[in-house]
Amino acid sequence: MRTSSVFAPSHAQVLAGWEAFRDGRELPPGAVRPTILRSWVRCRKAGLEPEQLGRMPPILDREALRQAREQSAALLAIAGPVLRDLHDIVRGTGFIIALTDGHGVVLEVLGDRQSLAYAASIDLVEGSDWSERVSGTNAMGLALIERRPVQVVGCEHYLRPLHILTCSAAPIFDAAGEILGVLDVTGPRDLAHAHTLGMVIAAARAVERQLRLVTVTNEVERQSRTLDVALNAMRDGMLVVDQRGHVLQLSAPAAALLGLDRQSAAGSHLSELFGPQRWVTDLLRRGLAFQDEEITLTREERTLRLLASARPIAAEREGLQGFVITLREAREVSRLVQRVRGDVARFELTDVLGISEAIHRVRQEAQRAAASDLTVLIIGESGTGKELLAHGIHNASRRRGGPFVAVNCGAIPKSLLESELFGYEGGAFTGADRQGRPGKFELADGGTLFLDEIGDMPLEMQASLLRVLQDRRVVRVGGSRVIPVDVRVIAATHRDLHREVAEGNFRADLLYRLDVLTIRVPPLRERPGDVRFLLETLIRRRTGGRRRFSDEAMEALCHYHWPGNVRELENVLEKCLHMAEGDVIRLRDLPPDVLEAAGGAGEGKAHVAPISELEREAIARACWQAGGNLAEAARLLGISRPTLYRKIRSYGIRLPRPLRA
Ligand SMILES: Nc1ncnc2c1ncn2[C@@H]1O[C@H](COP(=O)(O)OP(=O)(O)OP(=O)(O)O)[C@@H](O)[C@H]1O
Repeated sequence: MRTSSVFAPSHAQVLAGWEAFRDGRELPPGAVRPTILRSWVRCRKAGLEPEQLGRMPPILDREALRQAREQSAALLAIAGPVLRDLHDIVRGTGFIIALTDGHGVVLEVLGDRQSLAYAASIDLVEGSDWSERVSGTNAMGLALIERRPVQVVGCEHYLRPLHILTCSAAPIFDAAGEILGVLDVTGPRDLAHAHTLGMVIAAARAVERQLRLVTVTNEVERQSRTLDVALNAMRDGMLVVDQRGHVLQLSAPAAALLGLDRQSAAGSHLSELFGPQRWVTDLLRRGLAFQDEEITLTREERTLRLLASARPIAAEREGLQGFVITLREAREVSRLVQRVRGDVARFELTDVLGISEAIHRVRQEAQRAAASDLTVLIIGESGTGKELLAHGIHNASRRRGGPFVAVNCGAIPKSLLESELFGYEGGAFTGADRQGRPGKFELADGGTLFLDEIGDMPLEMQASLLRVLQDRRVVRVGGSRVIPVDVRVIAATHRDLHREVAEGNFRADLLYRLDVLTIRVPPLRERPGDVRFLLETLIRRRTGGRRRFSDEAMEALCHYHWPGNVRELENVLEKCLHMAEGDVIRLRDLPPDVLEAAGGAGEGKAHVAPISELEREAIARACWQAGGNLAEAARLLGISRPTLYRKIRSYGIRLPRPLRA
């Protein structure tokens, strides 16, 4: 390290030089070190007076000093012990230890009582400014300018009152090369010694080393905190274990998944956390990495199904260090699969349209069913809205956040239905996935399984289904593992299951299991008022109110018997929209079969409804059309408001919104 040479010129020589400089005379050759001379020139330029007797440097007030110390808090904290060590070394010699900030403001002074009093006499006190600009040539100020350790002895000081001193100072740099402060040892001139500077340099370097260590430690801690936050923000849990399987780190989600306390789990062995598992042995003995291995654990009487993956951690030089294990709940994965596949319930109970008393009752029963977790059986002809209702029940139930999985038991070949419902283990049959696959029951875990066309389920499958409904556990085809499932079943059929039982096509015990909460959705022909309402509502939604049915067309559609129910009604509406040229759909735009059947109705084949039913429907429709505004509904019906009120009460009609006068 480059330092200024010490004691080169003698005291007398320097004094002669100082006086010549003060008087503006030529300096005797070699009288003053060039560094010092350059400093004197700067001091003169700054307007400092060498003979200035009572030096009065600005001293920071208490608050300003507090702020300066606060800004250098890290430096002070680290330099503190070093300053005290230095003080121990110079104790009793009359020397003072000082630390300045990067601007030359003294932050701390250490010395015994006598030397502190002496320091105070030359204003070497906390808060005083020892920059060259203020205090003239001195070691602290010069070290800041020269950016290196400096010793200034006696008359080398620019201000005469400081000629009695010898100062040795070394700057303290941070990792980026910025000067954080200066460490200084000042004492009586007669005691000047080159070793003092060496000691100051060593102390300054010790502070720098410590500062760097703290910076690195802080950075490592910051990174580790960031990593921890990132790991904890992930849904998957993560475990880091050493080569022998002892837990080094456990993320918060992993602890939550496994029901463990993060602190106490650290250091435990994998086999303590997971019990005896083949993958643990394979991983630790043979280093076998794996992906999405299914693990079943029992925690406080709760069965957990997890998907685990493991990867080795290998460092270039040190070789295998351990393993990272990620964990995710199998149910979470199913949920993702459902979302991607679109197996979600899209409809609400409010999507079940209709103003008839019968459909009101259906909605009410569905609402009640949604409040419970019981198995529901929905019966009704094809196209009456059984699946729509199942969606609505799921979405109105506490399971709405879970999956809604639908299986059409009538549409899947007999041979595949079992594996479709219960899944299969790897290699269970030819063509099966090597890894095996979960069935619909597992996929619906935490949600609802909709078994459509349950009446078409083969008899031999019915026994297995009954078992699952009773035990709430499945065993995959070709496997022996018992997998618990938390599934609410909604079954639907267009068949009369009691008759199927009587004919030996359906197991009576299964029917009793299913027939807990039964909802019958009536066909459209039993609720003719809904036909008009559905047509009007659907065409309005479909065309934004631009198109409508002519009175005759509507009349004909209302007389049609709708064997295909609402599904057919939707199809007919589409056909009409396609056929009609203008905004009004006329009789001639109706599909021929509808027209024919409806025409026949005019010849006495139509469903004849009692007057009271027609009146009830007219009132209900008017109320819906008026959006619950009864004055408007009364106007549409051509009756007075009190009469309307009375009829609403007597027919028990439910209004779309709270009553508005
Ligand atoms: N009350 C209703 N309000 C509005 N749309 C309905 C209503 N009922 C049924 N739909 C519609 O009719 C179509 C058939 O409904 P869904 O599939 O639910 O009937 P389903 O009884 O399950 O039929 P299937 O027995 O043939 O499976 C769907 O597009 C559905 O949205």
